[in-house]
Amino acid sequence: MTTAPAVLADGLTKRYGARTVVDDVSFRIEPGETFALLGPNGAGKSTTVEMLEGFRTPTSGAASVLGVDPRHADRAWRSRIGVVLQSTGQADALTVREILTHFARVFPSARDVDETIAAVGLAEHAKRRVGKLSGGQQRRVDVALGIIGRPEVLFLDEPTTGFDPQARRAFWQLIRDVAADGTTILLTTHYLDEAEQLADRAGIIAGGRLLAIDRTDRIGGADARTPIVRWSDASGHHEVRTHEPAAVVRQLRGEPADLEIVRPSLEDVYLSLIGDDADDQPEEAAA
Ligand SMILES: Nc1ncnc2c1ncn2[C@@H]1O[C@H](COP(=O)(O)OP(=O)(O)OP(=O)(O)O)[C@@H](O)[C@H]1O
Repeated sequence: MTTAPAVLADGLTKRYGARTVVDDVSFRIEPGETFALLGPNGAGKSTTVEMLEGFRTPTSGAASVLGVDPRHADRAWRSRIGVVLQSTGQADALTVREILTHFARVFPSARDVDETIAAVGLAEHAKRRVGKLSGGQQRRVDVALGIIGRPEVLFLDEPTTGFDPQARRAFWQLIRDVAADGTTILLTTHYLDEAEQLADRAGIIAGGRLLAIDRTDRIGGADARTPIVRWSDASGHHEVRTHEPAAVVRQLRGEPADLEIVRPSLEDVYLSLIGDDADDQPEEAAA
């Protein structure tokens, strides 16, 4: 027996005029899973996520989150969902604690406000006005607002943009803790290491189409992560893909220049999958 998915995208399509920006995208996210949606700028990630959040209406296809069509979502459903949008305008005049206290009242089983402030690393700034915080600190307020209601499904759209490396690592730990509580998470990110650290599975989207979907350590197919041995000698540069890199190295004569063994990362696999889509956006170029 299969359980009902926490999030279901079934042939989701969004057109603006003649342009299809999300094209027949289907995936399911199981309860408790962390899923990353990856893709270049303009790929259709935010549009997909916003259709699942109920903020945009699909041209065709269906969405379901916690068994509910987000277009018909009510307040009870909203209280079970956490959203960190790509950009948010907060009430700049309120302090960090005030804004979180305000939102905590809306949710039936909200987290403790001060614990949440500490979890996003803003304890020292709890009494500061949000408008006086740095961009990265304001982003942490967005994340705090996303988790304050103890959501069952958390949507994170590029949550760590503007974070310094230390803040990003602290955020990863926070998200691991949120995931360990059983929260289902849909994350979009341009940081492939972030996806690798946090996500169980990922989908790669480009030009509105889902190109690949799998576990983050398997995406791109069985051979995508096969180690590569590279070296140079008098006859030129060599590259061999092999599951036995040590055996290849042992057969080399002398001490070849530039010898390296590389296990392709998620970023390498991503770049080879999206190929020319990364900088090829004909519709925009034509506009
Ligand atoms: N309201 C709109 N009207 C027309 N086109 C739109 C509208 N909203 C988004 N688009 C277009 O849809 C495409 C997908 O945008 P989307 O924001 O979903 O991409 P993304 O993958 O989230 O990109 P990024 O990584 O830059 O945030 C873009 O080409 C964008 O210009």
